[in-house]
Amino acid sequence: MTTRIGVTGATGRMGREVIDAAVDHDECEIVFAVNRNPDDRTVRGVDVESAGAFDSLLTEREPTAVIDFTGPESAVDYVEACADAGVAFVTGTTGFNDDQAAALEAASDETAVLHAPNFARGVQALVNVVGEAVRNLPGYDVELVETHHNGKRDAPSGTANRLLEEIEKNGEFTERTHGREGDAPREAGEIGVHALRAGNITGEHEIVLAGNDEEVRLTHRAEDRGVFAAGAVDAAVWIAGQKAGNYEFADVIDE
Ligand SMILES: NC(=O)C1=CN([C@@H]2O[C@H](COP(=O)(O)OP(=O)(O)OC[C@H]3O[C@@H](n4cnc5c(N)ncnc54)[C@H](OP(=O)(O)O)[C@@H]3O)[C@@H](O)[C@H]2O)C=CC1
Ligand SMILES: O=C(O)C1=N[C@H](C(=O)O)C[C@H](O)C1
Repeated sequence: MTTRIGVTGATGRMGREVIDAAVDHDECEIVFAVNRNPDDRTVRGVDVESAGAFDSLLTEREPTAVIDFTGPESAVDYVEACADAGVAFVTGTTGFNDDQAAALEAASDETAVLHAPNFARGVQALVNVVGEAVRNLPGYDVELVETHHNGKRDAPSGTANRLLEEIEKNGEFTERTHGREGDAPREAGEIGVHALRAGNITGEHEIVLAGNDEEVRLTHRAEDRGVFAAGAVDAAVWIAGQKAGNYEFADVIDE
């Protein structure tokens, strides 16, 4: 059964990778690709159309799933259109505020929605183990450092926020301290969060747990955006058969 895929953000860093991964996937067919300001008319032989045509493309081309890597504002517009059309929605977009996250949740009442801040399988493994590390090292200082390319809009990364949720669920922490400056001794129970932006670094996340004259460092490093695109396309193939609801990447890779 071929999964019919619509792509948004088609000429963006991730949009191009998604098209690449979908074109090379033997169970996928790209039925449309859109961008707000398509600077290129084609990506890997796929015509890039205007995002203004998105709603009509949902009915004309009948995708089974849309894959979105754009920005929070656009992702909400796209998911609401997909909910109206009953088309599944897979998004890797990060930086949602509470209202935008609520809009994603509301759309999942009408269609299948899968949001993952990181589609690398290695990051899912890191999410699965970081809580165990925190539980095993009570009282250790915890710091998180994420490093990305100099074009990234949001900070800290969506992945960092997801890892912090797991850390906070599994230890006694009081607050997140984003960077430090001036007279800033470490307070008990704080988690230091640091966002580095440099060059064209694809994405790195490191959690440091330190205490008792020792340290444990858990690190994930993505070498290529294709890692994320492959996970997103796998999620689109998986979600095509799902009923309306809110899903996560763990649902895809745990099967
Ligand atoms: N979940 C994951 O595994 C990953 C998630 N991401 C996330 O994906 C998103 C996109 O990243 P990336 O591809 O590097 O970004 P880019 O800026 O390279 O691409 C975003 C694309 O989406 C379009 N777009 C449409 N609406 C918006 C909007 N409201 N804000 C920004 N762009 C918009 C842009 O087109 P135009 O310029 O024509 O407007 C652009 O082509 C980010 O949120 C990032 O954090 C990135 C990598 C992996
Ligand atoms: O903007 C990026 O590039 C990435 N963003 C995601 C995030 O915010 O966690 C995932 C990945 O780290 C790359």
